[in-house]
Amino acid sequence: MNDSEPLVEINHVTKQYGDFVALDDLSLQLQRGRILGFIGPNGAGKTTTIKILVGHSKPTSGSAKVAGCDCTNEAHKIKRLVGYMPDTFGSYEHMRVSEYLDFFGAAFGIPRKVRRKRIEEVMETASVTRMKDLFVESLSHGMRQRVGIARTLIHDPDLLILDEPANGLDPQARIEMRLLLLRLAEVGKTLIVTSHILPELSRICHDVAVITSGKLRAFGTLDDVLRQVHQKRVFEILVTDTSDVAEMTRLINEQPELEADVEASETESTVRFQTTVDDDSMQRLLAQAITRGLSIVQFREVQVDLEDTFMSVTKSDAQNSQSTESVIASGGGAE
Ligand SMILES: Nc1ncnc2c1ncn2[C@@H]1O[C@H](COP(=O)(O)OP(=O)(O)OP(=O)(O)O)[C@@H](O)[C@H]1O
Repeated sequence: MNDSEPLVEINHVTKQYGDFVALDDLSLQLQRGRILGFIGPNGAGKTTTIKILVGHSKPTSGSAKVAGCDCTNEAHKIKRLVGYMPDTFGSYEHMRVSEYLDFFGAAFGIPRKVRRKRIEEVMETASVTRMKDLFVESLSHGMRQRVGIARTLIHDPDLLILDEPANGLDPQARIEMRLLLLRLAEVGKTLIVTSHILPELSRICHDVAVITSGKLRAFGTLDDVLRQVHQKRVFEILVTDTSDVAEMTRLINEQPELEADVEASETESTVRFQTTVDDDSMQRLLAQAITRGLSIVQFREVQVDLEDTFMSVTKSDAQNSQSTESVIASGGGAE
């Protein structure tokens, strides 16, 4: 396979459970060495997508490939190509770390001699060598997650799929996990990482896919996705006199060209609004506010982050499904 070809190709995948559409015409591609942040609310379809990629579930239509191998028809090859770390560790009582890794190495059919060397390597990569004689159940959650990554690496897969690897980790363990994932990408692994800790995810991922109700809502580099979702700019004004919050809100609403979506908070003395207009209009607005004697101490454009993006996508999805439901409830809708 040519290195410039995408490692992961999902083409128009739909997955139905009976009448329920869990994935709806999902397509995305991922290049080698990239880290994809795969995000969506509970029930969005992330696990369903992962199950298809690891060959545990067949798409109803469409196809998924890893390194050119079909995830459904070439499941035995997919097992070698993909390492999957679920969000729960499983129970492996009375196994030391080295025995635990040996168990999975054997399950992949790695010969004993090769296995010993391989275990040393993956323990080194995941920084768990000094824990090799400890029982898995005695480890802290952070250490166990790192052992989980070592296990995922044992058969040297090209693609790693990690479900919530940073979940429940303390700040220090989170930093270590982040550095480990970045290191893996540097050595050429491709990663798909799901996480609910979006600020953490945005620090490591090159690409982002946002999925809600089985549909891909945004996909691209982190910057692309932030731009796709936020075509509007967000501004925030801070005043010292709480009574100016209402006055500032009125002033913004008096400017029809702003078409602003305003949120005011008297407790925080802020007025936040979204608009598409340019800097000249903003300058005029600020000048008018000052002329009116409003007590402005800060007027700034807010840089949106992955969390804002996620909230914005899921909010619009919820609004769309509500309006569809009300059309259905009123007897309207498509024929
Ligand atoms: N075997 C199944 N039979 C019927 N419905 C299913 C089945 N598996 C998943 N679903 C439904 O498909 C939808 C997507 O589920 P999925 O587990 O992929 O979501 P998710 O994004 O992984 O959610 P979470 O973040 O909660 O793990 C959900 O509504 C779920 O109830």
